[in-house]
Amino acid sequence: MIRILLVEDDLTFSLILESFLQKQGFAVEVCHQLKDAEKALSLTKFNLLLLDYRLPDGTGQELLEKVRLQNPKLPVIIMTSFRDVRTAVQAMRSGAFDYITKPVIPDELLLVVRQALQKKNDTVSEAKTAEKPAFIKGYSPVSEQLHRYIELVAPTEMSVIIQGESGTGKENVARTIHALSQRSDAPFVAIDCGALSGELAASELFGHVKGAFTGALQDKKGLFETASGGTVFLDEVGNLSYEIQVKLLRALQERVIQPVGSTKTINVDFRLITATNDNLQQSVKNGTFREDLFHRLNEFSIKVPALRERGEDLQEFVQFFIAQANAELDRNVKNVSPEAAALLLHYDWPGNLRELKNVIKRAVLLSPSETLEKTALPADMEQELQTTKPSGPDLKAAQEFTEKELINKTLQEAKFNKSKAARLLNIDRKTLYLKMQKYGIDP
Ligand SMILES: Nc1ncnc2c1ncn2[C@@H]1O[C@H](COP(=O)(O)OP(=O)(O)OP(=O)(O)O)[C@@H](O)[C@H]1O
Repeated sequence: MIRILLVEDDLTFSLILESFLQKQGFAVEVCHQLKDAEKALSLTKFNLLLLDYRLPDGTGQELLEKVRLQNPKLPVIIMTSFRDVRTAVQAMRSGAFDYITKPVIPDELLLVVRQALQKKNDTVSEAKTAEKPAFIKGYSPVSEQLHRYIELVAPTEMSVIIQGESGTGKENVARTIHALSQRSDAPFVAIDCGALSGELAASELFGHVKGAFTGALQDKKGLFETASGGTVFLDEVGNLSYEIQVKLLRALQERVIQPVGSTKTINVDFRLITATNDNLQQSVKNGTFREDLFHRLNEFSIKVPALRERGEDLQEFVQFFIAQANAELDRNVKNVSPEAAALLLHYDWPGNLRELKNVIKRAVLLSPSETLEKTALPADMEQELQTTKPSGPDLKAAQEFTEKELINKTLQEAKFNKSKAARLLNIDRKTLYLKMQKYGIDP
C-alpha cells in the first residue's frame, strides 16, 4: 500500500485531505508540526510527502532540506497559498517534486500525487533519457534570439551554460540542443544537482564499485557512463560541492572518470550542458565555485528569458497549456474570457512557465464549459497583481493579446470562413490573413 505523510497544521483541512486520500486507497499519516514529521519519517518508510509550507515550528523548506539529505528519492509536494508561490518555486530548487496552491482541489491533488509517484525515480537515480520535448518556440524578439542561439550552438561540441529564473524552461532548452545535435541518437541524461547530497552526488555522477560504502551492494554506472556518446545535463550546477567540482573538471578536461571506491579510470564521451539560476560569477568571486570549472562550463552561455519578458508569447503558451490540460483532464476548454485573459497577461509570473502551466491546468480542471473564466483562476491572483510592480508585458503586447483572442473567436464563429470572419471583424481579407500569419493562427 502506498504510504503518504501529510504535514499540515490546519486540523480541519488535514482531516479533509486525509479522508479524501484514504478513499483513494492511500495509507495516510498526519503530522501537524515539523518535529513530529521528522520523527515519523525516521520511523516509517513513506512513498510521498505532502508538505504544507507554513508550519507552527518552521517552514516546509527546512524539512525539505533534511529529506533531501536523508531520503533523496522521496517525492515531495509542497502545498502553499498563492501568495507564497515564489517560495514554493524556491522549494522546487531544493528538490520538491511539485507544488500545489491552496485551496487544494481534490482532483488536482490526485493528479499531482499520481504524477509524483510515477516519476519518483527521475530526479536522482534513474537517468532521464530523451523524450521528444513538447514545446513551442514563441515569436517575441527574445524568443527568436533564444532559438537563434540554440540552433547556432547545437551542432557544436561546446559546453553550454543555460541561465534563467526558475521554471523558465532551461531543461527544455537543453533537450532541444541535444535533439538538434549530432549526438541526438545517443542518450540525454539529466540530473538535478539541487537534489544531490555529497556522497550521493559522486556516486550518481561517476558511479561506484561494490563495497565502496555501506549500501553499495553492487557496481553502479554513473551518469557520465550512461550518457555514452550523448549529452549530460546538470541542472542547478551551482549546488555541487567543491570536491565534486574538482572531479567534474577532470571529466571535462581529460574525458575520464573514476567511480567511487575504484582505482581504475574510465574513458567517457559526453557533451555537457549545465543550468543555473544562481549568479555563478558571484559564486566564483565568493570562492564557492571554481573559476577554472566555470570557464569550462561557460564556453557558450544562453539566457532563457523570464515569462514576463516574452510579451506576446504569453498568449501562445496559454493556448498550448490549455490544449495539454484538455488532453490530460478530458476537458474541452476553447477560449479564455477577456477578463481572465487580462489577468493572465498582467500578472508577472514569478514561477514562469511552470507556474503558468500549473495555473492553467487548475483552471481547466475547474472549467466545465468551453470558456475559461476569471473565476477559475486563483482568487489571490488579482490581489497579488495590485501589490506587484507591473513589470510585465507592455500595452502593445496587451492589445495584440486581445486582438489574437478576438480573431480566434471570430474565426470559430464563422466556421473558419475567412471572408465572413473579416466582415465580422470589419477588416479586409488581406489584413486578416496578415494578422493570422503574424499570430501563427492556422489558415
Ligand atoms: N518552450 C516551452 N513550451 C512549452 N512548455 C514549456 C516550454 N519550456 C518549458 N515548458 C514547460 O514548463 C515547465 C518548466 O520547464 P523546465 O523544467 O524546463 O524549467 P527549468 O527552467 O529547467 O526549471 P528549474 O529552474 O526548476 O530547473 C515544464 O513543465 C516544461 O514542460
